Amino acid sequence: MAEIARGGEQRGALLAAAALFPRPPDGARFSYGTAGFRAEGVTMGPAVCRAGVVAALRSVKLGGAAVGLVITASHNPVRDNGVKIVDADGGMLSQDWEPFADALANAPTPDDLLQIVLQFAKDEEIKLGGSHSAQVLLARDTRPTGEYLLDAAVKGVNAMIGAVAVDMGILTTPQLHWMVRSSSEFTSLLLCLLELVPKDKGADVMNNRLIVDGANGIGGLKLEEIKAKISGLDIHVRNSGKGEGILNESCGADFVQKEKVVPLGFGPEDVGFRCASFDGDADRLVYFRIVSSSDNRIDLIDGDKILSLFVLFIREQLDIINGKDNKGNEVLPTCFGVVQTAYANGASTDFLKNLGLEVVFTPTGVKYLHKEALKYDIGIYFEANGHGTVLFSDHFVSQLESLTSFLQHQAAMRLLATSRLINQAVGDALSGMLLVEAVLQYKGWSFQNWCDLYTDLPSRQLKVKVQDRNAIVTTDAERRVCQPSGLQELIDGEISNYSHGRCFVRPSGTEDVVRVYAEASSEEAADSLAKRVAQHVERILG
Ligand SMILES: CC(=O)N[C@H]1[C@@H](OP(=O)(O)O)O[C@H](CO)[C@@H](O)[C@@H]1O
Ligand SMILES: [Mg+2]
Repeated sequence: MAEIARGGEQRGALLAAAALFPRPPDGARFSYGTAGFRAEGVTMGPAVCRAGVVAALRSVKLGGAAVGLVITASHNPVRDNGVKIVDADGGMLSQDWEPFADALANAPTPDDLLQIVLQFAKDEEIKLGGSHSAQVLLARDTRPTGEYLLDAAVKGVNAMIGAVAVDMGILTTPQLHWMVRSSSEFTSLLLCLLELVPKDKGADVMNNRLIVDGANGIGGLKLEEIKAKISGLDIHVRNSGKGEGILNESCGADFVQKEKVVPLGFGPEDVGFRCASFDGDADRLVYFRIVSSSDNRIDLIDGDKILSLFVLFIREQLDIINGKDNKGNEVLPTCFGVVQTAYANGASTDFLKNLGLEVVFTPTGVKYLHKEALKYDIGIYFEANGHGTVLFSDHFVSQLESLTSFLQHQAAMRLLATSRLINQAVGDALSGMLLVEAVLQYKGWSFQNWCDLYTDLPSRQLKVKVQDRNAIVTTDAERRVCQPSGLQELIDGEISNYSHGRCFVRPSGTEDVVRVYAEASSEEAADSLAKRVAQHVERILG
């Protein structure tokens, strides 16, 4: 029934769009040439609207991969305008679709248009009215008729139920081609990773729903645009940046990681689901789960646990490549390094060291972490607050490409897809999240499995206002104070009173404060250790 109803809805939408931009009875015949359709700009509405339908249908046919539509008449006079479709690979529309584009642009009545679409969909085995997704990226040049024609194109795209039109603004034509190409690369890489999920795994993943806190910033907006293309995941965006709340206020990765409470925009219906949180500019990522509707506490998965998940996945692939049980020489000796800062939870560092990994510490700030991670074949770094990424050396990538035996090849492909999906320029919440989701599916893991990797030691951070924070000089990746003299001895004295106690102080690089971090075996003990050390700092530096 639902299918038939949707079929009816689809027909209605196509008829309505064609009626909005009817063909003038004596209009010229359009022919889709190398440059698409071109004519005097003010007469182009119907052809552009119908090109929107073609582009959306093309995206449906390609499983939801983004297709482009650019409104331009290139070097022709300013009164002319035109429309050209960019195929999902970033090139020109596949030639075998040109006759369909022609027929649609020249369909005399809405009913003719509907019949042409239905027939073509049947011939191409495209199921209409089903639950498909499609995305069309739109751009125009500086011509005065551009805005009117953009509107016509959007109406055409929207006439395909499930299709999303994304206005990329005024662009050069090659810019749009490039964007379409990179966008499809992004999704095809994710698909490639998901296809490499072993068939006996992944089936028992508790649920496909992922709820994302966009911090009322740009990350939520961008995720809304691409989420339809991420098949296999049911993504819901909260604090999406469409005006429902204030940027980073009581929401976002910083709030979630520091306060460890439910962000604004989430409610009882979200209890138990896997949630992710971005910061305002979407370069930080943390995950969380709401414990119960009567409690605003959350189970947090911070940058350290995201790093640990990635480490396990990468290690597993390296073990497959190197045939762990076989005592012979390693096929691909790999220098795999993990980089953390003093803020990494001690339980994460123990977990990583117990895996036999090399864990290196740098001062706070991604510029230090990134530089260190570059020294390895695979270098991974994360700050607890969710900044981080994975780096692959060029030499290692070229070695991966040469692995051929079936099992090795699959594992090498997973690592190659990872190297291309993750943003190696800088930590990136969007691509990091996609990698997390692919790895969870690969491992067949629920949020709980991930939580259970290790238990975070309770920690407390305090800020102390002092006259000159730079009077504190640190060493050993900020884990020890060398000036003012005597302060480190006082800190050591305090730590010795706590089981699993760890504490350090450092001047913030971004605020006029000294930060105190303490860890211990209980919340109360961590609070008390932090407080006692903060008092020493206050007294000495006041
Ligand atoms: C404890 C903490 O979260 N420190 C943050 C903060 O640096 P501070 O130097 O601690 O102010 O801002 C940095 C830039 O965003 C970030 O990289 C770092 O992790
Ligand atoms: Mg940020």
